[in-house]
Amino acid sequence: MALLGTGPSKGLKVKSKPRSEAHSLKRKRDDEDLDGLNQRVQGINVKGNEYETFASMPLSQPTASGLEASHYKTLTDIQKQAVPHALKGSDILGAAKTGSGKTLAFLVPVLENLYRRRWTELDGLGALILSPTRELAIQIFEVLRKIGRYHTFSAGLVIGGKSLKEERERLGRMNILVCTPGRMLQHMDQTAAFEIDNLQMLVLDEADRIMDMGFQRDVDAIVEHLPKERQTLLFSATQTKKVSDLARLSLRDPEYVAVHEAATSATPSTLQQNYVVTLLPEKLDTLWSFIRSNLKSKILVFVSSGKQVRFVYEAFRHMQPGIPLLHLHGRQKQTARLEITNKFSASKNSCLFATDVVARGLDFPAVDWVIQLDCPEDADTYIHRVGRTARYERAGRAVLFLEPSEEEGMVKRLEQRKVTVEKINVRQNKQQSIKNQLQNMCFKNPELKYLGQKAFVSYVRSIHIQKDKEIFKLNELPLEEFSASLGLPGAPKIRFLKGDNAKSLKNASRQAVTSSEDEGERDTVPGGESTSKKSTRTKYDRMFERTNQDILTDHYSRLVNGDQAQSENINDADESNDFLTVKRRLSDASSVDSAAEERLLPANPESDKAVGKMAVNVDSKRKEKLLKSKKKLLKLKKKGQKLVFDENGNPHQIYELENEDQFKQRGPADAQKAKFLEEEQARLQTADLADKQAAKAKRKEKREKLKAREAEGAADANREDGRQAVLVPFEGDVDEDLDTLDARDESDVGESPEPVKKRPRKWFEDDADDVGKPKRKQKGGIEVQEPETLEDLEAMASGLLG
Ligand SMILES: Nc1ncnc2c1ncn2[C@@H]1O[C@H](COP(=O)(O)OP(=O)(O)OP(=O)(O)O)[C@@H](O)[C@H]1O
Repeated sequence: MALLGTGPSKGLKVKSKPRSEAHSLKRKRDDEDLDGLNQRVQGINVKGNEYETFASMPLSQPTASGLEASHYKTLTDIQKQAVPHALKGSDILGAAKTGSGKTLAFLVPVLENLYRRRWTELDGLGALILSPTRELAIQIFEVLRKIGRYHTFSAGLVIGGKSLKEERERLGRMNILVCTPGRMLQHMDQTAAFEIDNLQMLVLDEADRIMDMGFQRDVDAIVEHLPKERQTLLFSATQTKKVSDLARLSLRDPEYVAVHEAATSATPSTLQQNYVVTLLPEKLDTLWSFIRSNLKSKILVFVSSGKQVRFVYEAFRHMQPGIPLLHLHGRQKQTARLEITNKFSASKNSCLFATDVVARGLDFPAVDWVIQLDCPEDADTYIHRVGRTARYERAGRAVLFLEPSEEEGMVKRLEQRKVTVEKINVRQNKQQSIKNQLQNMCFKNPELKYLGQKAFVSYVRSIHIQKDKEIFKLNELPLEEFSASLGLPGAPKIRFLKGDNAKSLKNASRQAVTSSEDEGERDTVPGGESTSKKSTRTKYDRMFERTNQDILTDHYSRLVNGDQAQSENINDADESNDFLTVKRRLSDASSVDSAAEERLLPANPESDKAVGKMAVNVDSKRKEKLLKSKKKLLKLKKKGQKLVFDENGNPHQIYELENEDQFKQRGPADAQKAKFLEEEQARLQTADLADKQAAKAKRKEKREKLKAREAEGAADANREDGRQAVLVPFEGDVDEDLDTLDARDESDVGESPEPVKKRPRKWFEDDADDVGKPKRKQKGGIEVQEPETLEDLEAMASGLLG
């Protein structure tokens, strides 16, 4: 078989025309064989269930040899029932448990039906096999390669990851294509030479998934391109007979082949299934403890989003559990995904953290455990996930982690789908808490903390968007504790939450500014393709994608170093307190303490700049908003304290120097207080008066200087050929000393020769004020420097804080 795609292309084997008599004799023999084969196929009794082995089936020599060479001898139940129907050309709705051999149930008929039609490369595309994920497409292609090795068909894999042009060049010559819907549609729309009018067979593996919402548009468009007269085969472990789906695919009286319909369980009998009830904040403890006690196993852990995959993987990797860790999600590059699936397949003991991108169809050999850290969205997803173990007569175990609020609903849903799971308990003496470790790690490693924040938000979001509210009750989840269990200093803000949950998180630390747009989506999307198209990737997403490949960009380094530098500074001061302080930054205004102020106002101008930059990058919006309010800033300032200095120049609180007896002798406390206030008031008034007089004198001096300059200027102007130099007195000029302005009283204003003063320009005025205004203004001939960047703004605000 000639191949295109990931496998090495062997080139086309073109059947040459018989030139000699020997050739024509061979051709005649082949024809007779084919006639005989056709007759045997027509004679198949589809109800008889008569074929136990492939050798006994009416199959062509190349297929039979391919199966034998791949060590497939006896048929599985689904193969026994589906293959005969398919060989006879019926449309099929095939349903059988996971790991029961559905792939061969459609690949054998594909090869056979094209063979019996004498299909050659000149006939174009004969069969199209659609898979929901790239990994599954690759796997199907591999099986096709193995059992089709003696055929002369050309087969291709079209899953993206290669240039369209490269694929396009070969596409026109393919007889069998395995593909993901998105990529296929792209070719159908854009590749002119792609001939599909001749298509004989359409296969949908994981048909229910391909027919669901995520792929609806692509699949409908693909089917539009296909000839109506064709054979269609649909397979899945959770097959549906939805009439609307059948109509969409124009199925003709399909045979419903459901071999395990009468079985008491929808999952393999060799699979042992349990669930543990674990509080959300204890999930990671339980998972960690589980992994630590199963270091010699091959474990697959499902979580609900790529962001959680990344966090759990990175966190556990740092903690070195003693078993190789791997991670897989839809946002990884194709090469990385392939490498990871290969690694996991080949490994004897390892732990793979993954999203539902590997939930369906993948045939990892000898997986011992499937752990569902996050509850699956429905019973079908559960069935596919656990189906990654206990495949083809092997034993396997599956454990579902359920939050108490999920238990009743999920167990009920599973029972309805004929899945029985037994509750087990975690051995408390083996349960380890990793909360402190995670907190330490997040504290020291801002990148991990960031991943944790993203993981938190994406988890909450995944629960929020679940349809089945009998299972997923966001209101009942202890989110604050959950965020702490991830090592986070506070629950990140969740913008999409309204009502109770929002309230419960209202007082949480506001350090992570996250929006619903940039949170992780579930990766159960078409081949991981559509997700990336639809979601908005923020600069942080891109940044962390890069860091995942161990490349720290300058920008990111600055960010991280800045953060670390701060952490270290504060760490020197007081470890326990600063853990919270460092996470809160200015954004949590009410709790900014002196340490935080210190951090915002580093003595070193270099670090000042770096910190300014970092702060601007991280939560500049919130800070900016805060800076706009002078009142709020003033609140941050500590109240003044009256201190008395002793002979050695050391400051003391007043009460420290007072002897209690002496104090009492002077009279009752209230009277003393009143007297003190009176005295202070009088002192202030005197000081105030002196200030006013000084200010008045200053202004007078200024006016006189100004007048003198004006007189001088007029003289100059007269001298310079009548050219006038007009100096307009300033309006609310920022050069004006704020204290002086405040000190001016009404009479002063009346006396002043200056025009009525406008409100002085505030540094924290709304940006909108500046829209359309030039950055530098010429006022009264004096050039006014305004803050140009947020850093300027911050530096000025820092001054105010100081
Ligand atoms: N006739 C057979 N003899 C021996 N092994 C077989 C046979 N058919 C399939 N297998 C093996 O059984 C395993 C599961 O097969 P397959 O991947 O086709 O299952 P499936 O029903 O498609 O599962 P899923 O529903 O998870 O996609 C594979 O490792 C495959 O090689």
